Amino acid sequence: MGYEHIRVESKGRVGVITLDRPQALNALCTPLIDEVNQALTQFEGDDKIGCIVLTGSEKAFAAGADIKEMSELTYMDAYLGDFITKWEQVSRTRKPIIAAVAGYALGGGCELAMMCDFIIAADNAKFGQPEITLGVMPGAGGTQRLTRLVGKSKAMDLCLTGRMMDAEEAERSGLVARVVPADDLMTEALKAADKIAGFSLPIAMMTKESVNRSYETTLTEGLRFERRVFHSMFATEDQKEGMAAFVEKRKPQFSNK
Ligand SMILES: CC(C)=CC(=O)SCCNC(=O)CCNC(=O)[C@H](O)C(C)(C)COP(=O)(O)OP(=O)(O)OC[C@H]1O[C@@H](n2cnc3c(N)ncnc32)[C@H](O)[C@@H]1OP(=O)(O)O
Repeated sequence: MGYEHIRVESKGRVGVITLDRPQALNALCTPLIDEVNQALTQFEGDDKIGCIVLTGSEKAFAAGADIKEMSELTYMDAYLGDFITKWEQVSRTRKPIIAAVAGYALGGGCELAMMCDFIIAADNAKFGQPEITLGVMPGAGGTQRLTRLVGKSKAMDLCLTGRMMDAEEAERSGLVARVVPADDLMTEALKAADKIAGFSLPIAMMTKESVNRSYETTLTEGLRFERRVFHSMFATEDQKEGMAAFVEKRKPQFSNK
C-alpha cells in the first residue's frame, strides 16, 4: 500500500513510522490513522522487526485530532462510527513501540504518544490537552492515561486549563522517559529501539504485557500475573541462551523462541 500521510521504513530491526502531514502539523485525520494502523500491522507481521518507533517532524509530533474534520461531526456520527476507537491499535501493538516526540504533542497527539510504551522527547517538545479550549474534553485517553502517568493534580491542571508543558516539566512529571537535544532525537530513539530489538522478542513482549497489566489490576493480581509469566520464561530457548551466555562470558544469540 502507498502511504500519503506517513512515511514507513525499516532501519535494520527497527520499524519507523513518521507522521508526515506538515501542512497541518500532523493533525490526525482519519486517513492518517488508517495508514498508521496499516503500518503497524505490517511491522507486527514482519519477523525482522523487533521494535517500532513512532515519530513526527521537528515542529510537531502531532497537533491533535484534525479539528477541521471533527468540527461538523454529529453525536450520531461519533457514536455510530465509534470515533477514536480505531486509534487504539497503537496501544494494542504487541511489539515494543517508542514515541519519539519533537515539537507539539497536543490533544490526540499527546494521547497517541501515551499509547506507546514510552516517550523520548526532544528538548523542544510541548505537551498538552487543549481540548477544553475547543469545547470538548480529551477523548483518546487523555483523562485516563495522563492521570495515571502524571497524577491527578497535574492531569487536572493540564486538562482544565489547556496549557502546554515543556519537555523538562513532562520528564519531571513522569510523562516522558527521557529528554534529549532535538538534533539527537532520532539517533537516541533508534539507539533505544535497536537495543530493545536485540533482545528476545517474546521476552520483550511479555515484559511489556506485564508492565501494562499493572494499570489494569490490583497489586496482588498483578504480582500473580508477573509470577506466572516469569515462570513461563523458563520454557523458552532464549532464557537458556541468555543465561548460558552470561555464564560463558559471551554475547547471547537470541532466537525468539
Ligand atoms: C483526540 C481528540 C478527540 C481531540 C483533539 O486532539 S482536539 C485538537 C487538540 N489540538 C489543538 O487544539 C491544537 C490546535 N493547533 C494549535 O493550537 C496551533 O496550530 C499550534 C499552537 C499547535 C501551532 O500554532 P502555529 O501558529 O505555529 O501554526 P498554525 O498556523 O496554527 O497551524 C498551521 C496549520 O496547521 C493546522 N492545524 C494545526 N493544528 C490542527 C489540528 N489539530 N487540526 C487541523 N488542523 C490543524 C492549522 O489550521 C494551519 O493550517 P491552515 O494554515 O490551513 O489553517
